[in-house]
Amino acid sequence: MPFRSGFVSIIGRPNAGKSTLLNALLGQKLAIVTHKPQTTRTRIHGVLEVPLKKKAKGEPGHPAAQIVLVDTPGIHKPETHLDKRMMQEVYDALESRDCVLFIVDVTHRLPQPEKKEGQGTPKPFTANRMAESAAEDNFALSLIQRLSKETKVCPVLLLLNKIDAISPGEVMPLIAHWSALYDFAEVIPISARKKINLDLLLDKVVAQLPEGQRYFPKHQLTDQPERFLVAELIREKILLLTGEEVPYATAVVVEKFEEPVPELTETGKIKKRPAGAKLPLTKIAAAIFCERTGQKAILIGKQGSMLKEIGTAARKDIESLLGTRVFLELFVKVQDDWRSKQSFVEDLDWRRQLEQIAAKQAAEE
Ligand SMILES: Nc1nc2c(ncn2[C@@H]2O[C@H](COP(=O)(O)OP(=O)(O)OP(=O)(O)O)[C@@H](O)[C@H]2O)c(=O)[nH]1
Repeated sequence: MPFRSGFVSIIGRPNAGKSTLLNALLGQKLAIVTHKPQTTRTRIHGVLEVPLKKKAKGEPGHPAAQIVLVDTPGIHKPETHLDKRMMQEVYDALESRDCVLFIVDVTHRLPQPEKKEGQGTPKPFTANRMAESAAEDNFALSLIQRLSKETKVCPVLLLLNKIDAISPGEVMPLIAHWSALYDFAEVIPISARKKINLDLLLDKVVAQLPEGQRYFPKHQLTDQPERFLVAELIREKILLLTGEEVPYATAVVVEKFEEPVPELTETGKIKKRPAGAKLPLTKIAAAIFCERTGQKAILIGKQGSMLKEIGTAARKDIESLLGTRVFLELFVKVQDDWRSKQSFVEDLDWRRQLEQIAAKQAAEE
């Protein structure tokens, strides 16, 4: 069977579970996930190899494929310049797709919110919250409708996510509700967190892809260099450990990323590390930008306790990402109202930073 390949965008309102789905499909943490909306700020490509599936009883099978998954920031109405930049990421992702996965959070359409482990009976969503969720879903759907009118060829798969948090009887009415709104190529109930129906989802995605060669080498998991994944891991810890407006007013830039230089043998091969020897060390320094001195004080904490907590948690994740020991230095800097400053926001884009690093290296050489 001929090989297939294509770009598949994952879109949906903030907190619908896009990053969780990307990580679950890739089997590795590529995108950061928190319970806070608007966690994802830039587009991330995750590269997934799907092996050939042979025909079997009741199984149509499919050829081997490479799916380039494009995670996007949650679709919401833009207010600040950062918001606009995030929405541009969504439009860009939509333009370069072979198929779109539109993900909705089923728990938001029911009177009961998701029950969190270790918590008592959850409070019902307020009418306001339900209306807000519905408005965001509708806004996302209107983008898709517009796009499909413009190009006429875009298969959209609707993913009803978080079915682990509702009862099976509640799924059918949701399928009926959504199917009446748009002619989706497929409607698939899934749980990204519990990995329910993800195999079925991959079968359906491969069925939509055109024949073609790989876009990325076979073992490349992402197009995003490690230093930017590191910045995201630090930002994730800030999102998890700080409250109120601090997470949203924070940006992380890795300013130093010194990878260990491998020791070479006389013949120029990389020396094997003796058993029990310490792992090599990566040295990283990162700046955490916030908008006000008050936020800086929160990020640093009493006698540096918050910054230490952020650093310790991030270092653990970074060590497992890089497979080395990590020496991590964090600095907090105030940049007044950076979210509204176009040039600052644009400089945060990792592709732009990559260009600047390459230009600096070229000048030094
Ligand atoms: N119960 C349940 N929770 C889920 C599922 N998928 C995601 N979540 C939770 O939903 C929250 C949001 O998940 P994310 O993956 O960060 O959502 P997102 O759509 O990427 O969010 P943004 O980055 O804000 O656009 C997290 O707390 C997840 O753990 C699921 O299948 N079931």
